[in-house]
Amino acid sequence: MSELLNGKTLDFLYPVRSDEINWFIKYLSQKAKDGNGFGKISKDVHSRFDALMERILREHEEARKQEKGEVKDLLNILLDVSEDDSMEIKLTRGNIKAFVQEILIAGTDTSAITIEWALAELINHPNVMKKALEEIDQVVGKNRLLQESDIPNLPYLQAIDKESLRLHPTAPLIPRLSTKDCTVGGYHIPANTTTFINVCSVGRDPTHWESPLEFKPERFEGNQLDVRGQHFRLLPFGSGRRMCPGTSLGLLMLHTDRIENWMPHTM
Ligand code: HEM
Repeated sequence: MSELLNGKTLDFLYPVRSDEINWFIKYLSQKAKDGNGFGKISKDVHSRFDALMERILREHEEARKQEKGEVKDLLNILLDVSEDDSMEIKLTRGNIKAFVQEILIAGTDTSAITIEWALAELINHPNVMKKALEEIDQVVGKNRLLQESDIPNLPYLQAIDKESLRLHPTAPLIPRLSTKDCTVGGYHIPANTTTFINVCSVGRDPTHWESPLEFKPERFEGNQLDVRGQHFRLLPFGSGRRMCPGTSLGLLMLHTDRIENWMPHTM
């Protein structure tokens, strides 16, 4: 993950991104002209992703042969697992590609969109912005950037993130498949039924939240209300065994990739 997504690699790959986007736009408009359906388009995109992953995997395998003792990234760890014969479940090459794709899809837009929502709310609520900057100035000071180790001392910043996630969960509907007949809230749900938990509407439910449509981070002050799947009126990362495994990373990115690091100290 670090090798795929660090700043140096991103800069290095800019021409590739630019070519890919241009290719994709031309490709989509051509397919639309030809009257091709989504199935064909998604197959083509899949085979391009597969070729890219194959290239990255081969580069890793080559580097592993030369045993360069560098820090292990996600792919190296996955390759270790796939080559370990003592593992109960063997990871195939296809599994590795699917895993990387899932992490990329699940881990990037979710965090970016949450940050955008939080910033939009801050811009529209100057008092909240002011209070957040005061807290940061007090804890971090004006001579350095906010670091992850500051987060425990920034409860208001954490409250802002919780409030953004309450109002704007990036996965508003969470699916679950019933393995057997059951009853939930008085409704009979037969086995093998897909149901959706409407996280967005739970987070805005007036029976659980006072003035639910207002952006008020103060509602999280002085209580333990959390986003980690234990309080069922606030489930932006889901809950239970399929809860988001990237919750901690997601929260770290939300807290640090933020106003303090984007704005001059002029407010
Ligand atoms: C603000 C950031 C994020 C939000 C709001 C978010 C939200 C979610 C939600 C709601 C789910 C479904 C949970 C459920 O079904 O109970 C999920 C699943 C998942 N998330 Fe996140 N996520 C975020 C960041 C990340 C990051 C940074 C990663 C990894 C780098 C990640 C990886 C995943 C994966 C792999 C799944 C699928 C888990 C499974 O099906 O077992 N997420 N996420």
